[in-house]
Amino acid sequence: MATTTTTTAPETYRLELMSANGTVFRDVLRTPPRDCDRSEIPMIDLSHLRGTAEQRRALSQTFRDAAENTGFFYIKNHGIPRETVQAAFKQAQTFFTQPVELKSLVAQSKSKHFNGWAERHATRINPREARDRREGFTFRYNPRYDPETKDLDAIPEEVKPWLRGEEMVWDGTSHIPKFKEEMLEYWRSCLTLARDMIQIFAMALDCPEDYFNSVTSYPGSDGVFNYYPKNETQQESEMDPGLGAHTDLQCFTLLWQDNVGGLQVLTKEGQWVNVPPIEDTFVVNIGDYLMRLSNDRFKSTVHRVYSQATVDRYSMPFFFGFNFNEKCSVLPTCVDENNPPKYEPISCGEWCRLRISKTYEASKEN
Ligand SMILES: O=C(O)CCC(=O)C(=O)O
Ligand SMILES: [Fe+2]
Repeated sequence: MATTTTTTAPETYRLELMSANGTVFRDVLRTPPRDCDRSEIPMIDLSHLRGTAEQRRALSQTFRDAAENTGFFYIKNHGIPRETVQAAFKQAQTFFTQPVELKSLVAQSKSKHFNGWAERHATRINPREARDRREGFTFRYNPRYDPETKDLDAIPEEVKPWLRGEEMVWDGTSHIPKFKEEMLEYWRSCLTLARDMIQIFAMALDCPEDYFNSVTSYPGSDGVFNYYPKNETQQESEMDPGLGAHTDLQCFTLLWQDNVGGLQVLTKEGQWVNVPPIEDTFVVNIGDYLMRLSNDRFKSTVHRVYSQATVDRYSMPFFFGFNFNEKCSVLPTCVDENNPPKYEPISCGEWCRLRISKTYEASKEN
């Protein structure tokens, strides 16, 4: 009797990703992305962010649960005025819809530290995937604009070599009315919120709430504006990631997204889930550096942008980290005799440098 053999497609595929330690892998289910549920990506209400000690302690418990689970959560009542967000969003639209000649005034190729405009397909956040379809505009921490006013003559010598802000981003956009003012207003609001939130994260990690204050005085604070031009054809969207699969580098990210959608997160089970926009919220996610400091207790989770939309999409992530010069070890609260530190001390600046150079090397191989 003849036998028939049926071969079934494997249920998972291996996703290759870049980390500061080189390539890492995740097994990913082939099932199509589904919508996330509230147990995976909870909504955390920040009304009590600056409340009583008891309210803040309760809030830190919700941060901990979310950070240990998917590493992604929404925040509402975050205190950043809607007008501040909308003004920055409008400025981003104005910037990106300029002709190439004007955007080129702040081309990233003119920057020492990846500030300014990255054109479509200039980046490849995941060197094993296609180039990113998005355009970006970035400006990094400059103590001159810190809402915690800094004496520029008193910046510690060890901090100076790690400062990444460059005036070229403002010089080359000075023709856009109120651009600098409104973009910096948004950035300052994000920085203030992030500094308040890192205190809640400190409590969530069983540390005193001011534990990270001294290492966030000149912090990694990247204001990034992403523009995903609409898909011209269906095929293009299938081939072409808006932004390839990756993890974020620093401590955590505050992500504002417009109402188009396209952000997807990889769950523990290896399932892509859609993280839809919710008005007046930000999405928060843990980055690799905080995951490392927590001895992997907090999860830096893989995400990407795939948008089938036939309209333009914008997002505004703010990446928050420690002072780039501070060498930090795994937190004492995250180790014990059964769970020794998995990692050597490293600074946030060195950590980011490693990841960027690994990504660069890998994209040369492809
Ligand atoms: O555009 C988005 O929704 C996500 C952006 C992002 O993940 C990033 O810029 O690292
Ligand atoms: Fe990201």
